[in-house]
Amino acid sequence: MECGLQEAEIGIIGGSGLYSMPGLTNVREQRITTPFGDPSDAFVLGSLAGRKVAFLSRHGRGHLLLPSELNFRANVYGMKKLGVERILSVSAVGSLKEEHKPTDFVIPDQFIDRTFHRESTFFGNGIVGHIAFGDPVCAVVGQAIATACESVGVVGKRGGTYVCMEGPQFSTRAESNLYRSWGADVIGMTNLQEAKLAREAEICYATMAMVTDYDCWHESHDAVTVEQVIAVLNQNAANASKVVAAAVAAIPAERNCACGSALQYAILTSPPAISPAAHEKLDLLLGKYFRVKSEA
Ligand SMILES: CSC[C@H]1O[C@H](OP(=O)(O)O)[C@H](O)[C@@H]1O
Ligand SMILES: Nc1ncnc2[nH]cnc12
Repeated sequence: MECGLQEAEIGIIGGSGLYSMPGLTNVREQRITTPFGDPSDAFVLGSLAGRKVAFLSRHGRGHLLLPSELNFRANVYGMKKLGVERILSVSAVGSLKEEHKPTDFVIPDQFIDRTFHRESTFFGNGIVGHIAFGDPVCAVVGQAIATACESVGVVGKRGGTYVCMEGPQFSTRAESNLYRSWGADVIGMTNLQEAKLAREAEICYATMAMVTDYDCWHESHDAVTVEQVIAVLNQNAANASKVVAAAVAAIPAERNCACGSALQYAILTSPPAISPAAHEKLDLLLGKYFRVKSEA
């Protein structure tokens, strides 16, 4: 049986512009192996606001990985293996509404999937599971981020729909306007798979999304460029790390939300039908619900 290492309770996934975590103390690095391959980078373990955290650079330090190249399964499995129960994701997003201005923070609570090239589940190969995903974001972690924005004195908007696109190219104007017509709030390339896999791993997940641009729909703003995104990220970097630290502090120690039991009724495959190999691969996730008798 796989055992969580109890090295960290809160995971931070740093996106574009956040490749390390300022304020982390007692820092050490740990490389994690997973049955799904290698995570984006070594996990950086340490203390932040009195809590044990694990920081992972989503695209790797130096920004080496495209959104489509990210091994989301290894990243989330790595967090689970370290004992993480809550993931706080930090991301850059484009705004799809006038009211979401560059440097605002949005805490999305819904997603629309526009990806087509990604591994999005731990299941398959002999184990079938379907988690509920009507509320894809943990309300408790979302509230902690909102509280943190307030305490730091930055705009933090609770709720909204995040369109997750494949990339790496930014959207066409027709696509951007289509997403606007759907009422979506922000657009990025990374958060949906993380949210799905975190839920399958029974880890709470919420994102602090920093608006960096108006994508390409806004008539009085230039279409998004990487230069523009990085300029806003740099300009707002100090606020971003203050909000992360305050959000970590605001996450309640006790976990009472439903994220921690997401798999309770999700598995369809009859336990005796699961092969020892398939079971071993997912034991870290499923071991608390059932053991498979070893072949005598
Ligand atoms: C640098 S612009 C596009 C890039 O930024 C976002 O990354 P992340 O979510 O990791 O902050 C977006 O999803 C794209 O990957
Ligand atoms: N406009 C945009 N589209 C997709 N991902 C983004 N990340 C930051 N801005 C973005």
